[in-house]
Amino acid sequence: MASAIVVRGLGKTYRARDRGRPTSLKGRILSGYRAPKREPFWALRNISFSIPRGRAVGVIGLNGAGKSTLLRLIGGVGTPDEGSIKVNGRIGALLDIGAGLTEDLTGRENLFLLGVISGMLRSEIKAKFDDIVEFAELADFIEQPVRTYSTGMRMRLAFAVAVHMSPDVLLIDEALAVGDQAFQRKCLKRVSEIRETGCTIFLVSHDEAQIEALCDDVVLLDHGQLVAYGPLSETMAIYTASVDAKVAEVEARDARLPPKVVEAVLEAEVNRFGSGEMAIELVTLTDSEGNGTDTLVAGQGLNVSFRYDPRELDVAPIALIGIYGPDDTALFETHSDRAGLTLTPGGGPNAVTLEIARLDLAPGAYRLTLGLFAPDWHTVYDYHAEAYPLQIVAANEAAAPSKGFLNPPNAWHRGETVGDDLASENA
Ligand SMILES: Nc1ncnc2c1ncn2[C@@H]1O[C@H](COP(=O)(O)OP(=O)(O)OP(=O)(O)O)[C@@H](O)[C@H]1O
Repeated sequence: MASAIVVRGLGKTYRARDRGRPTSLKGRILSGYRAPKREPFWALRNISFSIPRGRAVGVIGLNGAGKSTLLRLIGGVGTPDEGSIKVNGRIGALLDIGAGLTEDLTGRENLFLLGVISGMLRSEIKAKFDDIVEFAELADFIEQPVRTYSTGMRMRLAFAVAVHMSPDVLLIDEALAVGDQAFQRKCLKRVSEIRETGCTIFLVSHDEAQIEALCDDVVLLDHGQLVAYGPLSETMAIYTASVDAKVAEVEARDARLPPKVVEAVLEAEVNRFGSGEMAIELVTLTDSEGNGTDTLVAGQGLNVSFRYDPRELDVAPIALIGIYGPDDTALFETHSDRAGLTLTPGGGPNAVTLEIARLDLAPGAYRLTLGLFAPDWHTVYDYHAEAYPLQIVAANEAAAPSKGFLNPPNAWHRGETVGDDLASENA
């Protein structure tokens, strides 16, 4: 069967919004900020499929998956950065509904304009004029300028023109979700009728019921990639599973305890030292599941985060984090310089996190030390010595140490020694 739409290796890049933009004027001046740095990203990549003539194909995917971009490119709006698109036949497109209307022209003038832009002859538009106006339910307003129209009226006009031009390929982007219920039903009916004439339909909708009612096949996109293209039920099942997984992920995230803010009693020259040119503030702890806590089960992971106030300085400080046991025993200490991490200077975001994948400490009470230093280590900006409490409890009493600070996973076994096996193998 001849193909109505053939897409090969399609790719489209956009420039993302600038994320590293300093927020204050001072920050912008100090950072030598000129124009926004906008990194290109692929909104669509490696998309290939071909749609046989007369099929109704739904395009689904989570927000930002690239559905509208795909439809626009097929409709000739914008140019691909990679690959090719071939459409056989006349395209009727309902993309940015109402966007093609000219405010100061009347409904009648806009109707002719839309028709001509869509590839209809003036004579064809004239012949269909009354039907289009009647379908759009705009008979009483067709001589009024479009600027006086409501969103619903604009949508009805654009929709009516698109469905009366006898398209070979009809592209619809969320258009069936606009307007009142009665008009939506009318549109759906009309799309079904058009489908019966052998027109190929390509429909973007978040409404699964609509896709199920109208489509034979489904294209599933995710983050600009083609995940699946095939019969409705199979592809919808993949989509539903991915939506369920996403919902479960969000629910799990929502169910987590918020980061635990740990307080310290700080006293200058007793447990707090430094020049004060930058200050450590808001210290939070979470376990490896992302739950806020200051009590960990031995072997769990720990994330230590803190914000720092850069005050007047615009330099990237070094962060230090240590875990201390009784009698000032340093059990673990590390710093961002050692890891090659450059922190954000003034202007933010001024926060840092140390992720410790697992903490095999013996049950007991420990204290955290946090420090902020100049990039050359010559100045201590702020240092909170053994100021923040951390509790470790046993995962398994039998495996907790009888003495010492370490609590690696361990188990006792009765019987032969490991060496016995080797001895018998070597005999
Ligand atoms: N003109 C643009 N400039 C920059 N980025 C854009 C532009 N248009 C779309 N994007 C981005 O491209 C990606 C794909 O967008 P697109 O609108 O095609 O997705 P979608 O699947 O239709 O999303 P939704 O379901 O939310 O309408 C998104 O990350 C979006 O923010």
